[in-house]
Formats: sequence, C-alpha cells, structure tokens
Amino acid sequence: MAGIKVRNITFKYPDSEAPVLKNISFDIRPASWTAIIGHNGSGKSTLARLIDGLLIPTTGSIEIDGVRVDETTLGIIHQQIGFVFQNPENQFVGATVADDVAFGLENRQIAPKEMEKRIDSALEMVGMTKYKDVEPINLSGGQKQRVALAGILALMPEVIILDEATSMLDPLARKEILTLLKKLKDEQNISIISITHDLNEIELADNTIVINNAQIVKDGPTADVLKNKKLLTEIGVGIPVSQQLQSLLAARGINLPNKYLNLEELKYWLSQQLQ
Ligand SMILES: Nc1ncnc2c1ncn2[C@@H]1O[C@H](COP(=O)(O)OP(=O)(O)OP(=O)(O)O)[C@@H](O)[C@H]1O
Repeated sequence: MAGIKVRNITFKYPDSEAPVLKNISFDIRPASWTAIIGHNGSGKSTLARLIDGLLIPTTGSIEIDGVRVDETTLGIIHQQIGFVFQNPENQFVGATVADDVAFGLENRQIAPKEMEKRIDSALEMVGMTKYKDVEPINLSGGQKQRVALAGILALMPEVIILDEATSMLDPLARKEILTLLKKLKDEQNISIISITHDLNEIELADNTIVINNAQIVKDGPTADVLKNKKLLTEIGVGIPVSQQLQSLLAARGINLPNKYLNLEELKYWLSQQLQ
C-alpha cells in the first residue's frame, strides 16, 4: 500500500513568471481518498502531474511508498500510479476498446492469458463489457472515460489520480464510477486522489486539500472543509445543499447533530425526527 509524502515543493513552469506552487507539504495515507480543490488555475493539475512524475519539482521532494519521484524512478512510480485525465480523447491508443485496455498490459509484458482476464475484469468493473470490440472513436465521452479508467484498473495501481475525470460523465455514470472507486479503496486498499469541483465527489474523500494562490490554505478531514462555508465560497466550489438546509433548519430553531451530514444522512436524520 502506497503512502505519499510531499515536502516543501515549489514549482515554476519555464515560461511562468511566478511559481505556480509554493512550499507545498502534505501526507497521503495509504488506502485513503484525498480531494484536491481550488479555483481554476490554482495549480491542482500541476500538483497531480508532479506526484505522477510528469513534472519534476523546482525544489522539494515527493516520495511514493518511500521512493523519491525523479527522472530515474519513473518506471517504479508509474507501476504504482494510474492517472485518469479530464479529456479521454487524449488517452486512446488502441483500435478497439479491448486493444486500448491491453496497451498498458502489453507494455508490462503480462502473459496473454492473464492479460485477457484483466481486460475482461476491468471492462466489467466499468460496465463496458459489451463494447469490447468497438472502436473507441465511436464511443460517447462518458463511455471513453470509462474505458480510460478500465485501462488504468487493468494495471492494478496502488494509487489512482483522477484529474476532473468524472466531469464529462452524466450524473448516473458519475455516481457509478465514484461508487466503484470507493469500493476499490475500501476492498483493495487503493488510494484515490481526485481533483474536482464536484461536491458529491469531494464528499467521498476522507481528506481534502484546498489550494489557493499557489499554496495550501487547508488540509484536513473533508467534513471540516465542507462545513467551512466561507472557504468554499471563496474558492468557488459552492455550499453543499445539505449545509444550506442545515442553516435554514437551524434558523428555525431545529438543532442538528454537531457534525457534517451529507444530503442522504440529513434526509435520514429528518425522517427519524418526524416519526
Ligand atoms: N505548460 C504550462 N506552461 C506554463 N504555465 C502553465 C502550464 N500549465 C499550466 N500553467 C499555468 O499554471 C497555473 C496552474 O495551472 P493548473 O492547470 O495546474 O491549474 P488547475 O488548478 O488545475 O486549474 P483548473 O481548475 O482550471 O483545471 C495556471 O496559471 C496555468 O496557466
């Protein structure tokens, strides 16, 4: 199980005037879900690319399971991390869905029988079995994103980074994929790092890191972040419906439990009170 240690990283693109990230430090526990949130352009994707070794920090260090990420360790790092990008168009290499999922496995020289098994199982997990022989170009955006995720799942990474990867999915598909990821975290101890503006996705995270002006302004349990209306408004994520309802109920003198309740939990709590 891979834990991640980020220490004092600063990063500047060659043509950017100021650092895009400054003095960033945090830890990610193995088998946990971390959301990274913040305004457009605050540096979230840059941070994800640094963790995956697609970019190397200007100063500071990142360790995955004790291995420092640098040019010499990318082979090891990429065996541990799977990265799902926002736009699935950029991720296709195969002539059919099955070929596409096979691509990473072929690179790792996985035996054909094992490869077949992993392709079938990954496509099944994302609900795309019947599209196995279809050309990726003929899939919808959401279906392409499921296939991209299957390609990652087939490689059995210890960490999955999602960079706004569910933003193209319809609400039902998004819910299904998020439920699948939660199951993978709970049952297979996969760590999830999700960069997102979506409150439903943030709610699934154990911890949330908030980035603003190139720095971490909050790193803590998601429930604490989601109760912080001022911060959520400042970074443009908005206030969860459950929190809006809790404020309305509190204004009418109804005292709710002193902890973060998501919409389902709030509905359940209210139904218990009304009995
Ligand atoms: N290749 C690049 N070269 C120079 N500057 C870049 C490059 N990529 C991103 N930037 C700049 O770095 C800053 C952070 O970008 P990044 O994509 O990490 O933000 P983000 O928080 O992921 O944004 P969004 O929510 O819009 O996806 C932005 O100001 C962006 O313009």
